Amino acid sequence: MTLPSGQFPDLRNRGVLVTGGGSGIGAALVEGFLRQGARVAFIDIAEDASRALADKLAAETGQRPEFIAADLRDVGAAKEAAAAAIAALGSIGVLVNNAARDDRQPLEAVTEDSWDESLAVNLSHFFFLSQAIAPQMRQTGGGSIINFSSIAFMLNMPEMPAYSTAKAGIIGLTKSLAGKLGPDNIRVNAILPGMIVTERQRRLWLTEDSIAQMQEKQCLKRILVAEDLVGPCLFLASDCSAAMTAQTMIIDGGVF
Ligand SMILES: NC(=O)c1ccc[n+]([C@@H]2O[C@H](COP(=O)([O-])OP(=O)(O)OC[C@H]3O[C@@H](n4cnc5c(N)ncnc54)[C@H](O)[C@@H]3O)[C@@H](O)[C@H]2O)c1
Repeated sequence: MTLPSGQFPDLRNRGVLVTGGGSGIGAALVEGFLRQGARVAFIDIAEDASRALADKLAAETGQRPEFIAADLRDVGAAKEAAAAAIAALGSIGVLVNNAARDDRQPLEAVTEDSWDESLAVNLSHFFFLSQAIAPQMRQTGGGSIINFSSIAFMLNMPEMPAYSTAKAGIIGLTKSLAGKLGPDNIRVNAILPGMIVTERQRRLWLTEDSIAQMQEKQCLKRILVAEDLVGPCLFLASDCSAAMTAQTMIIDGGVF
């Protein structure tokens, strides 16, 4: 699967910050925005993979995305990374809150610490990065915040209580932020991916059987990949969706 061929001219030179841009869906988003001519920064904890991605994209596109190393579970580090991104890009018009970690954990194994850690990696930084960047968006006339949720919280998945809670919480957060920031022309929407077959998903969780079972539920009978999220994200970032806020967009091949 290749990136979408469509062009969104208003994204040219737009400052775009993607969290978790070092691999998976985030890496496809970094490339997708770069190929629109946007100025892109991304935050990730995985330094080697992220530097390799920045080198590869610089060689391929002639534009180097700005990599900012940070552990987003640390709210102080997340705020510093947001300030570094604003400094690097001049201004941010698009924030994509994407970083997450979909660990499985049986009910009996969840502890107070593991619960808090899961919400820290899957939910809290969505709020604190939005809070850190909204004032600059307000000053520069508006912006678009795109929050990655998941269809997982609607699938009764037994081994993901904290992750599912976080992903459901992102919908509430999206609606609340949209209400607060709408008067400043800052739009906030959520994307709910279905089963996106990345290298990590294959390595950790997916089997040929589980992929086939999900395809059975999908209307579209093909594997969904990271690049499938790029077009919807460009649309939500662009002025093409100028009247759209507080919405959730499901990209799952038609499971729901
Ligand atoms: N892949 C799927 O099937 C799927 C399905 C539904 C929703 N989603 C959502 O889409 C988004 C991207 O998913 P993905 O499959 O590409 O995930 P991924 O695990 O492949 O990538 C996540 C990225 O976030 C980074 N990251 C993790 N913890 C971090 C931390 N503490 N600080 C900074 N960076 C950190 C990782 O290094 C990685 O580069 C996530 O929000 C995920 O919940 C994915």
